[in-house]
Amino acid sequence: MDATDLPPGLDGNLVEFVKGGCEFEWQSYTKTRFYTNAFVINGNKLLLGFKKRGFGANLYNGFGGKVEPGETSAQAAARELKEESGIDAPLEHAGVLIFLTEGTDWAFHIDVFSAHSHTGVPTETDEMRPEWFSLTEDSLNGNDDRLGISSSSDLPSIPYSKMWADDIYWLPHLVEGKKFRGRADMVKDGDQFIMRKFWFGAVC
Ligand SMILES: Nc1ncnc2c1[nH]c(=O)n2[C@H]1C[C@H](O)[C@@H](COP(=O)(O)OP(=O)(O)OP(=O)(O)O)O1
Repeated sequence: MDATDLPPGLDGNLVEFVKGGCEFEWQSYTKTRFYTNAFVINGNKLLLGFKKRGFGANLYNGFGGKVEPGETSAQAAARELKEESGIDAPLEHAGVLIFLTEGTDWAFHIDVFSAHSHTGVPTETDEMRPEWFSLTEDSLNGNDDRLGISSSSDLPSIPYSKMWADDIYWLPHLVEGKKFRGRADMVKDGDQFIMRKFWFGAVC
């Protein structure tokens, strides 16, 4: 895809898989803050954390936070995973998300990581409560959550309706091992954020 067709902040050889909000302009920004987000997969299950406080409270998410000065994003991802869930994992880079909220002039740059094994037992912290979710096809593609039906496995279905609105567009690709890039410009709707304009694609 021609770089001029990509949302500002994304580059490379990318193939679009979904976009929306074409009637809106991309929000401009002058600064970028770097974050991480890590997802641990174990066979047919996915570890998410219920965020108990702070930005994104009451949502399920991967484990992550700010990249501290002097750290690489991979180091920050490993540190945040350990701090928030008590486990270590051989994280690999899976994707990048650019994420903006209305009324700010800075963008979140989130390096997203995944791992297929871990050591240690996921343990609740002040910030996050780790829980395992089913990776059956209907759970992963959001059918279970959309239809409100229970998971066909012993584990609950992925709770997309209690996650950031963009996650459903890229999490299935992460689980399939595809590298992805995306951008979501969010606006506040009551007490939650919804996507006003978004673009997600795969790295060729
Ligand atoms: N839209 C979207 N989808 C998926 N994940 C996220 C978003 N927006 C986000 O902010 N995130 C992720 C990125 C990070 O993993 C967290 C936000 O980090 P947070 O825990 O709020 O960061 P800090 O409060 O700075 O955390 P510490 O560094 O203090 O742990 O959500």
